Amino acid sequence: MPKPVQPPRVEVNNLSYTFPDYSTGVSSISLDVPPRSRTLLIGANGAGKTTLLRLLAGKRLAPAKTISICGVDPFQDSLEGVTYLGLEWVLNPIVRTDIGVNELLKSVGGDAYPERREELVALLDIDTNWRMHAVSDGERRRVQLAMGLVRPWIILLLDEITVDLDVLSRAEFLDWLKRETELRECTIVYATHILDNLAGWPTHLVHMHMGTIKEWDEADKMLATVDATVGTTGNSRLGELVMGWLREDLKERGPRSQSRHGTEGKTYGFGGMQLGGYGDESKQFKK
Ligand SMILES: Nc1ncnc2c1ncn2[C@@H]1O[C@H](COP(=O)(O)OP(=O)(O)OP(=O)(O)O)[C@@H](O)[C@H]1O
Repeated sequence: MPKPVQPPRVEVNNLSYTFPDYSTGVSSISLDVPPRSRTLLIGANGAGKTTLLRLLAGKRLAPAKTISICGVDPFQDSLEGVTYLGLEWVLNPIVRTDIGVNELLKSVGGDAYPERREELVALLDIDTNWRMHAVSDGERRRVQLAMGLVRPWIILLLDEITVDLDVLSRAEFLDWLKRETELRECTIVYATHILDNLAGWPTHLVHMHMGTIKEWDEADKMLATVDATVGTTGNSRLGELVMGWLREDLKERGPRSQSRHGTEGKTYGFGGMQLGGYGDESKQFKK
């Protein structure tokens, strides 16, 4: 099991990122995600969640000294134990070929962690006889999750990839993630729009809006601000809090067609801040 140099803390200090076309990905982000926490990144489409996760994963070049993961800059020094599961992972074509589950799990190092592999296969209700060209989307997603999680990560950066799971599988998967942080030194940052079965799951909530962090705190403190009328809508307290945030954000931003930010060398919607680009996009990808 990889040993972190320092506890699994994610620190972000005044991080801004502009795409080569000058549109703003994130702006002036500061965060301190404590070890063994489970943080939910919440925000409307385009709020900057994926951009932030990719920066944290070292997949895009962040300005020096703006990100520290377990005390290390994730772009400069690759750190074993940081797992990022996002769209690229989902779109990897290998999982659509005529290949078996055991072969796939072996290819990602599953044989080194037989107990974990068996645990994930059981948890995700995977039939190891499946051939990947002949499974459903949800079945494929289960195998991808097992592949991504079988090596014991220290930091898990999860960009919503549970959409194809049925409700029960997703609930069990979330419980397993929670147990992981309770049993060992690891930390999760999870961007999602799906709040089902998440009540009681997050330790921290981050509310993102137009590339910035609007609010960020312990989940219990934030949920305590939700008024007592909750229950009449059928939403959970978390659902109600998030709906309130998104309504406010929409009011502030206005229609997307009128709030386009960061084109033609200008950055709109972030207090007029102008952020520098880093040139050719291809140079910003590490992997
Ligand atoms: N490759 C890119 N080039 C230019 N702009 C981009 C690129 N990727 C994202 N953006 C812009 O950056 C902003 C943040 O996008 P991001 O994908 O981080 O949002 P998100 O919160 O993950 O959204 P969603 O919930 O829809 O996945 C958006 O305004 C988006 O248009």
